[in-house]
Amino acid sequence: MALDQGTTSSRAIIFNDEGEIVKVAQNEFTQYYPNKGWVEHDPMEIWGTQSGVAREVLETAGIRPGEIAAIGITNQRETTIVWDKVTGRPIYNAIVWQCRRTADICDDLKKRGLEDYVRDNTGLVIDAYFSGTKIKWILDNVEGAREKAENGELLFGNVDTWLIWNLTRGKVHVTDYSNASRTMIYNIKELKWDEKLLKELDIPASMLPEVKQSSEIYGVTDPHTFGGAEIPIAGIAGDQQAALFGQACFEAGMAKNTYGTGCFMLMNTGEEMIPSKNGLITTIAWGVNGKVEYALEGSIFVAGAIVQWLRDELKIISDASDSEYFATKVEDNNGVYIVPAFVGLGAPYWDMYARGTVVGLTRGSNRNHIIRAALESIAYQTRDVLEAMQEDSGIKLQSLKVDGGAVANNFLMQFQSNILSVDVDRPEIIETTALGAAYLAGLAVGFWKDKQEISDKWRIETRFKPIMEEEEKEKLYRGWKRAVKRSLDWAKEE
Ligand SMILES: Nc1ncnc2c1ncn2[C@@H]1O[C@H](COP(=O)(O)OP(=O)(O)O)[C@@H](O)[C@H]1O
Ligand SMILES: O=P(O)(O)OC[C@H](O)CO
Repeated sequence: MALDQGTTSSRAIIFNDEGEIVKVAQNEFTQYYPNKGWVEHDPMEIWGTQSGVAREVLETAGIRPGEIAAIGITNQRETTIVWDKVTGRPIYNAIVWQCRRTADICDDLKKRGLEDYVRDNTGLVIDAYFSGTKIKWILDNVEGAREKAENGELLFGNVDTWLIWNLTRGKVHVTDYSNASRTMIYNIKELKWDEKLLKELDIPASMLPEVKQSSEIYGVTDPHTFGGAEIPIAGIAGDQQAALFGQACFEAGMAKNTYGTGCFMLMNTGEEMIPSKNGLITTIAWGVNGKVEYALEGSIFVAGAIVQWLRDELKIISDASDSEYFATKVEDNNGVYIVPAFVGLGAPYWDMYARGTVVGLTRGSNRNHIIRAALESIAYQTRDVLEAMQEDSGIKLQSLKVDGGAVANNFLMQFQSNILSVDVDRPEIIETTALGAAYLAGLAVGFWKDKQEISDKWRIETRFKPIMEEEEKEKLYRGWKRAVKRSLDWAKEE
């Protein structure tokens, strides 16, 4: 059973030994936007929805908890939770990866000349995206928090750690290499929490979880959680790394792109840590069988979320899947571009102060052009990161494996292939994140033998081939680049 705790929903999926989906249960939860550019979740709601769907999926599948071979955890990354060690209660809401409230702490770190140090030791750029500055914000802003933290009374965790703490009723405080590598306080070369950065951010080491491999038994579920069963918790990976695993990208040079709330392209670089010169980040893919492997990553903050925005805020579609219908009712974007920099821009721009823009509107622009421009923005952002990735790795991709909720959109996938000029391969199972977590857990308990067995199970469903004229494609992409320029730095002047 995979527990996939995403940015907008909690999902539990049961897989069989063929790696096929037996049953899914899913529940969306509340997003809080308490201030401009701020995003929070309620950690208790995260736990409530996640444990709820886990119980629901067992019930609807008619499977007893004791029949589950192992649980694999995968999660929205970077999102930061701090809780009281004794009561188990969070002292503040979860500060979500998208939240920009710590931009000024980041500016201060940059002023202190830490950019090179952070890049060389954590693989990251200094940005409000990562957990380190979020922990500092909680300790600085919640009354009494710093004192408690210094007395060893508080614990920090990303969502994986929080779920395991609750699944084991406070017995286990762990994370894995892939999640640790997203905190900006973990040294990915030396594989330990980075003392210098902990000092710079004033974070007591006593709060931090133990960092383990991505595939091993961390503990068992508390008997109260699943009707007396003690199920081994045997896999952890951040959702993007889990998707890389689920897509069987086991060899250096293999890459995938996941289209969920955001969009994240990862390329496996094996045991080699490749530093980026083109605005990507270096991250840990996983630690399996005593070996840590790395990846290059292009992190795009808003992808499927723009479709949710069309639905929930503009209310010009009523379901995410309607976007395909309306986008194909027009021939082209009619010159309209949307840059969905709602929470700044991630790779390769890294501008915490960029904000969303719609440009190129004329009297003839209509709803369909806006919807089309929204979908196209996902594909242009992907081209930005693919180009950076090819430069950094020296590898020219012939095809791109895709997954995540938004790849159900055929228009988006065809347009993606056109704009990249590469084949886009959609597998039979697009829930690759959950599948990767299940594989990691299953490997640890011997449910599957090895990575080869997993690779053999990967099946393509559709290959989208590029069909757009070169000139047309480049013209569209040039328009995108011009639109991006209009969005940069917008919030700085405030
Ligand atoms: N047919 C579709 N076309 C475009 N976007 C879609 C479609 N179906 C789902 N999405 C988008 O995909 C996202 C959900 O994908 P999912 O992989 O579940 O994301 P997450 O794990 O980030 O919560 C949502 O942002 C939704 O708007
Ligand atoms: O919720 P998702 O699937 O968009 O993933 C969020 C990422 O892990 C953020 O880094």
